Amino acid sequence: MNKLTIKDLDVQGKRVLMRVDFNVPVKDGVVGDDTRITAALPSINYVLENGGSLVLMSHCGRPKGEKNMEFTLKPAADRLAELVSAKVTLAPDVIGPEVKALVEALPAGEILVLENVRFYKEEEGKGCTAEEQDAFAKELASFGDVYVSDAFGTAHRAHASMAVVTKYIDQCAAGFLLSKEIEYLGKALEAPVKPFVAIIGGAKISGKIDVVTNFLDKCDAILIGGGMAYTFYKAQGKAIGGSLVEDDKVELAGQILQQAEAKGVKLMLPVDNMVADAFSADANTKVVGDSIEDGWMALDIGPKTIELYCNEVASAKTVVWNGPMGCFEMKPFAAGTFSVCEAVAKSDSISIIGGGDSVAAVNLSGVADQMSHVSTGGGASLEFMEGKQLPGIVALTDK
Ligand SMILES: Nc1ncnc2c1ncn2[C@@H]1O[C@H](COP(=O)(O)OP(=O)(O)O)[C@@H](O)[C@H]1O
Ligand SMILES: O=C(OP(=O)(O)O)[C@H](O)COP(=O)(O)O
Repeated sequence: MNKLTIKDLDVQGKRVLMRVDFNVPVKDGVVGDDTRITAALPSINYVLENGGSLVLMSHCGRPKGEKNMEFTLKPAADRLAELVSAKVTLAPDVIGPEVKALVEALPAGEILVLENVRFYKEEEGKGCTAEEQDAFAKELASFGDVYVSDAFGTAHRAHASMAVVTKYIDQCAAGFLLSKEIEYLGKALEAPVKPFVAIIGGAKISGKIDVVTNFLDKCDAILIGGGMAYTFYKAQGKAIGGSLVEDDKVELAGQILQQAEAKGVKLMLPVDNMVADAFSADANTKVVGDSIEDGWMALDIGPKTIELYCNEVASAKTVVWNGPMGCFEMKPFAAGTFSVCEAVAKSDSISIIGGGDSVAAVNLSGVADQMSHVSTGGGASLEFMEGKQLPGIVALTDK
């Protein structure tokens, strides 16, 4: 990588403004899976051990520019405090005089975590002018002498704390995690060993459906599961009941199906589904085929699909997996995700898993150590593997 890295910086006596991705699953105010926090520890500890202080920035969830405390970074800051020996303080806000005072009083060896940067619409730059976004980024930049990004999971977002703040700080470097991810993903996808199977699921349809198009030219098979599947069903004219769908992606899904056929790529959709009459672990459930009646929603792939997908994975030599096969957080809808997870672990393939929730699922299933690479980025790793330039990397200082 031709970008400055954290090792190129002299952090002694400096305030390091570091963007991390602490967008972690939280339940009842407690972090469920701390992979993204532990993954940033090498960079965090490096700064502290080398005489710097740290101002950490992250988002959590999608609060859409509102200060909604449902999305506070407190659980992440609390978990970080358990993982480092340094004092960790959570600022009451992202910017403003109170935060500025905390930053200025921050001694070397301590960490200040700013509140969720997405509490401000300027972070994503939606619903504000470019000037307003610049002013927000400039204020963030004033909190650091140097900037480090270790937020690989957010590197595909051209947001203020990722790609605008960098205009106002001279030295902007990649942290250890960001550097490691780029190196691994770059090497693995340079010439993937075939058969190359991609498994795409989850709920972020608009963020991930484009990658399916790109994988048509690279993969031998693409297995679609999770909430992604029903936009494809709709494109095929199938009934989807109350299942997740993004209506403005139905047309694209239809085009992808046609392209897959023309290119001879095996694009597989669930042949059966676990459906529920409510989005709840206590809902009534049943297994149905590929048509979902009104009053029911598909929350997991069904047993026949599990078998088909696991067989496909068993013969793969490279597997890229992003997005769970169902709502694995609820026990009745976890079988698809965990079965596919075990199949990937057992397979004799180079396996790359990405995405906050997918990684949480892999950790829960206890087979994380059998995967070749567990990436902290879902959308980011997909876009990187597509060959796209990630704004959060482009913005860093050239060497
Ligand atoms: N059939 C489904 N309907 C609704 N949500 C689903 C379905 N399958 C999976 N999900 C949800 O998708 C979420 C993860 O999606 P996403 O953010 O795209 O994945 P990742 O974080 O791995 O990138 C999980 O919280 C899971 O509950
Ligand atoms: O969790 C993330 O992405 P992922 O679910 O694709 O891994 C990142 O924190 C980016 O979050 P965003 O997709 O709300 O911009």
